[in-house]
Amino acid sequence: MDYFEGGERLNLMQVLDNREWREKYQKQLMASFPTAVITSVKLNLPGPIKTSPKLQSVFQNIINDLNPVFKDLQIIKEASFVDQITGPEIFFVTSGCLKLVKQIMITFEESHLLGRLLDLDVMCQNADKQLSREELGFAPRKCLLCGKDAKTCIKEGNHSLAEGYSQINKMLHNFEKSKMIVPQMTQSQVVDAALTGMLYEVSLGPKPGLVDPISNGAHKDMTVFTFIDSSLSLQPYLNEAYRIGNQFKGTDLPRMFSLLRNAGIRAEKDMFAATNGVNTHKGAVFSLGIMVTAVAYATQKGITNLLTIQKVISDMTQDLVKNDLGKNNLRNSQNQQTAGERQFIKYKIPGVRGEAEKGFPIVMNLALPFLCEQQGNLNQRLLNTLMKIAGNIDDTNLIKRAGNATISKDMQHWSMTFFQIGGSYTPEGLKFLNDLDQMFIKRNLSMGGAADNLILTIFLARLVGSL
Ligand SMILES: CC(C)(COP(=O)(O)OP(=O)(O)OC[C@H]1O[C@@H](n2cnc3c(N)ncnc32)[C@H](O)[C@@H]1O)[C@@H](O)C(=O)NCCC(=O)NCCS
Ligand SMILES: Nc1ncnc2c1ncn2[C@@H]1O[C@H](COP(=O)(O)OP(=O)(O)OP(=O)(O)O)[C@@H](O)[C@H]1O
Repeated sequence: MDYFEGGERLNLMQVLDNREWREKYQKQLMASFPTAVITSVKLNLPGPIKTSPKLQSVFQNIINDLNPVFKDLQIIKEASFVDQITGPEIFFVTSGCLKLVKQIMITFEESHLLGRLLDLDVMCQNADKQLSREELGFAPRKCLLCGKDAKTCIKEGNHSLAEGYSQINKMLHNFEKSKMIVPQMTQSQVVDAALTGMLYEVSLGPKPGLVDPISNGAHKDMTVFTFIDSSLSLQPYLNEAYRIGNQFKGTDLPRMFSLLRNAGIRAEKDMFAATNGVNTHKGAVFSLGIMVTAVAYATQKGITNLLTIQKVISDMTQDLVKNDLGKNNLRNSQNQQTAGERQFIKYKIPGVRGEAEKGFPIVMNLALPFLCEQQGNLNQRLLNTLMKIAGNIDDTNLIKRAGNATISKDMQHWSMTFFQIGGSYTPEGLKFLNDLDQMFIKRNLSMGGAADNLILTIFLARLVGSL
């Protein structure tokens, strides 16, 4: 998800006009409240885009975190919030001395996940000059990308705007994940959430190429009942995955993953036994098992958030692509290789292993926030989320069936078209999905990877209370 999406590019005149307006407004506040301290807060973003719908909501969340730091100061005037094309700004008028308030602000800036994206100015009528960070004993601001002195990096033009935007998007995703709280839950609550993911996914329709209650899609060997049998056969494994995470002590998380993997290999056998040898949830055994174990481990000590759970997942699966797919580790005979292994050799696509190593960013950064924003009934919300995922991943399942990685570009186009005609809310959008299903059946295509990502998204949405 790009937080700058929908933002308007500013020209120099607009920036200069805003600066003039701010100076004038700050002077008015100081003249009206000569003994007060004025604190102005705005986003400090590089480049021509200073606001967007998503940036405005992030700014509001930051201010919610900032408000408590004023609790020991007297609020002399209700904070004034302005929202302009040059970005959201807020002005606090409080008691206190300039130095104290400046120290409080810099401490907030240094400690908050997004402190570096804020421009916090503190001033008062009687002060003859602004106090600098260095005068207050704080180190100069560091560059967001390389940690060197920010002023030096800007002067030397060490980084491109694209690099800056990418780093800022990463920081904003991490901030929003830190706000997605996962309460401590019982084992059966977590396992039920996982089963809900599998059962909701297969019940959703119409899904292009995939199995749902109306159409078996491009799968001649499976029906919705096969998936129900498969899901129920995996309940013992999901309980074991929870126990592995809940009982694991220490920080050797690759060891915790290897315990899970052994359980997962056994679970695959249970799945194949329940489905007469048909692969229904091989991907989910891997991905959902990792998530259940990570949630159980992260919440051992109490409430946590999606950012800490994502870190556990990445720590569990570090070097997984190298260990599983590296040239010396691949299975020997060609015909023994799986789709994922063949595609890694041919296209260097890391598939689900690569996603796991990164902590499932498609689920955490894109699909879950997208699902939370969706309106309408559950089927509509989940269909839109499935198509959003499908347009943003390299699905090794789809690529295997298409026989060519260029299918990912086609899938991006189909996903964009779906949303352009109203997505799941319009008859045209639903007709588009049914037509796509027919075309997928004809071409034997299926987007199993998107479906697996949806299962994970539903699981997490249940845990954070969004579903
Ligand atoms: C890593 C796994 C999924 C094997 O992958 P493999 O190379 O066999 O298959 P492949 O990569 O083609 O896809 C596996 C599954 O991932 C899903 N998938 C494909 N692309 C993606 C993606 N971009 N994001 C998420 N899921 C995806 C597909 O639906 C598919 O079902 C796992 O089954 C495994 O590790 N198997 C070895 C035995 C084992 O350890 N099993 C227990 C795992 S806990
Ligand atoms: N509703 C669904 N319908 C079909 N596949 C799904 C569904 N939900 C998830 N999947 C994923 O897609 C995979 C099934 O796709 P596919 O049949 O292509 O896999 P495969 O068994 O590896 O391939 P093949 O059938 O050629 O052996 C499952 O392993 C699962 O991860």
